[in-house]
Amino acid sequence: MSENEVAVPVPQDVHDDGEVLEGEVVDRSYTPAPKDYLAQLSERRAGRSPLVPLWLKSRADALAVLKWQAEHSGYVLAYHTLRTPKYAARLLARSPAGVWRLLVELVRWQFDLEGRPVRRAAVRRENAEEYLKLSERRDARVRARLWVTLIAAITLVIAAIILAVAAPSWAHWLTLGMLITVAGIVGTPSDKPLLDRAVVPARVLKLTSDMVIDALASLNISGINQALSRGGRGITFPAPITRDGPGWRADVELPLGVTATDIMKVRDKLASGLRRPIGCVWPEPGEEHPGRLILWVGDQEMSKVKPPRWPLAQSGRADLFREVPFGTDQRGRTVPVTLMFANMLIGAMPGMGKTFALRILALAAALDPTAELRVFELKGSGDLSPLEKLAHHYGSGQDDETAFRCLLSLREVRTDLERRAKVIAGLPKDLCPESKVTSELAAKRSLGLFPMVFIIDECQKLFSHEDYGDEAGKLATDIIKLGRAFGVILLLATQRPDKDSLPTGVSANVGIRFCLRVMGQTENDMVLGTSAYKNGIRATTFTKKDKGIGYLAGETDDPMIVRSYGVNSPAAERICERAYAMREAAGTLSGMAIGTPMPPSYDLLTDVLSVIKASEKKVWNCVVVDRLADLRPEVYGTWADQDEAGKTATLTAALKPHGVSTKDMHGHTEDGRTSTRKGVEKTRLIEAVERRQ
Ligand SMILES: Nc1ncnc2c1ncn2[C@@H]1O[C@H](COP(=O)(O)OP(=O)(O)OP(=O)(O)O)[C@@H](O)[C@H]1O
Repeated sequence: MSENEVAVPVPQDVHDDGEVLEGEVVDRSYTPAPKDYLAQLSERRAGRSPLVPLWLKSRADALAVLKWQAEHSGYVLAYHTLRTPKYAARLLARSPAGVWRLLVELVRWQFDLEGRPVRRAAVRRENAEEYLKLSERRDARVRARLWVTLIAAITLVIAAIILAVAAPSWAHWLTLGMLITVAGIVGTPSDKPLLDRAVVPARVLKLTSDMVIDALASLNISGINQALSRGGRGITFPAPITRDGPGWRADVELPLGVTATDIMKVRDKLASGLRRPIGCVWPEPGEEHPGRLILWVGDQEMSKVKPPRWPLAQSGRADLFREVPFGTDQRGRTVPVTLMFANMLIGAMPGMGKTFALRILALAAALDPTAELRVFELKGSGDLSPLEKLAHHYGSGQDDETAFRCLLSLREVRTDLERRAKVIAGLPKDLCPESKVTSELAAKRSLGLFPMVFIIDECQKLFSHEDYGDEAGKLATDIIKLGRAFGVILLLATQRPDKDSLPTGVSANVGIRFCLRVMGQTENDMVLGTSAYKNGIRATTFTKKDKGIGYLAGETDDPMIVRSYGVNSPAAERICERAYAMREAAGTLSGMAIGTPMPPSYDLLTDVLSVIKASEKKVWNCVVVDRLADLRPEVYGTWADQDEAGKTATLTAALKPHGVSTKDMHGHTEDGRTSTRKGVEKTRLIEAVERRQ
């Protein structure tokens, strides 16, 4: 062997059945890496079966299982009861064959016909001694059996006479029925069972291992084909197929080299192989290794199951530092999300349930009275209007003004992030050990670290806006990257998840993703993250009927299928009234909710530039203010009411935060006199606008 060649370990003998005894060395050439014994023990704990079956852990699941069992047993009983006459006729028809079989068996036993081939073989071998010995034994046996038969026959005859003479007629019929039943059962051919299969309706059709294997075989995956071919290892089930919520759960050990992802990619083919609607078939990866598949097959399509009510719909409050109920999984179990320290992106084709999903999160945020809400719905449909009464900022519309207001609010939040960072940096370590907001810190209103939830529905309208898109994208990226630790949560929903409508800084950094039905791989990966499609997480497999159903990624280790809770507008109104009352009591209503207008929807720099004529390079402040008052009297009217010094000072102060300074400049008054007054240069204004962008 050359120096570069690596020795391939040669496996030693393994028992044929693959079983290895505890401590048995099966491969001597393998030197195990030193490993922590405690870690090994803890790994082995993962393989333990749960003490209490999964379905018994939740009251709802246990009830569902018991209900199903009762319904199923009742169904099977009714099915067979209805067919009793058919079964009786079948027994009668098969009883002659049964009697014949019994007689044949009796004769074989009586005359020891089983031993005949052995005696014949002794004759063929001409072994007289052996033949004699066998014949003597056979004669003795036949004689003894003859006696048994005789005694049994006499007993039966006496019993029959007594029955015929002394017993009532119902006993005659009962005996006849029993004899026909026994003869009928004996006369039943093995390929034609007496009882029909209780053809249970499709929605509760039992899942069997044969069905699963047939379905897997139909996928045309080479590893599975090899395993199922003659001499292959086959497909095994590490646990029996069980009832799990309103469906069946099969744990499948896939053949070597085949992964659960390979199966998830072809969910539609698997559903075809199982002969179930695609909305019933949900393959998922198991925890043990990539080749462990958990196949859950529901009784009903997920979209047809009656959705449960949102747990917070009637009562209760939310705490954004804890889980809030977001939706249900295929088994009908609640799936929560924790919004604090996360941001969320919801993407889907139009009409698949983005707004519904976003509304649930918005309502949860509303029910946490400490949280400040900024809600912008850029479709203009008013889907989030119930939140208007309690939101700090609210906007609804497709117009530029709403988009601009949203941008202004984002700017405000971005600025507030810096303040929050300073507050946190200034706190003693024992109060803020991890340099991030805690629920205790958030509760201290004076610190201003309360949760802030910024919601933008149809965010593509802002991010692809000709004038505000770039800046909004940068602000959103900053907020997503920096805001997490400081209690700022961004919730975005879009129907166009592509790179022009969703800044990559946003799609790459968002923590929780919910992807309802999308058209293709690009949109899928844009919402769920790179390689999601390749890994079998394909929201493209949802159908038109799957409204509200999507992949939720980032909340748990593996993406899961979730149907968001559905709350309609009237219910949302009632919830928001409750939330308003809570906020009123807590004294946490702010902004527009208490009548403070939103930041002005105009932009000072743009306005000043628009009033400077093309021929002008610099203009005095007092002239600019008069022109501004003409442009927007409702905004700048009060500025113009001042004397010249007041006008100059007001504009200087207003331009300062934008980085534009004013300076003394020569000019002519209206009556032609020369004078020196404070003014603004056009180039400085243009520079400031460019800087901002
Ligand atoms: N979780 C859900 N449960 C039940 N039905 C739902 C659910 N989510 C959505 N739907 C149904 O789908 C319809 C469309 O939902 P929604 O308005 O949220 O879609 P959208 O994706 O926001 O649409 P668009 O892109 O046009 O704004 C709703 O009117 C509702 O009937």
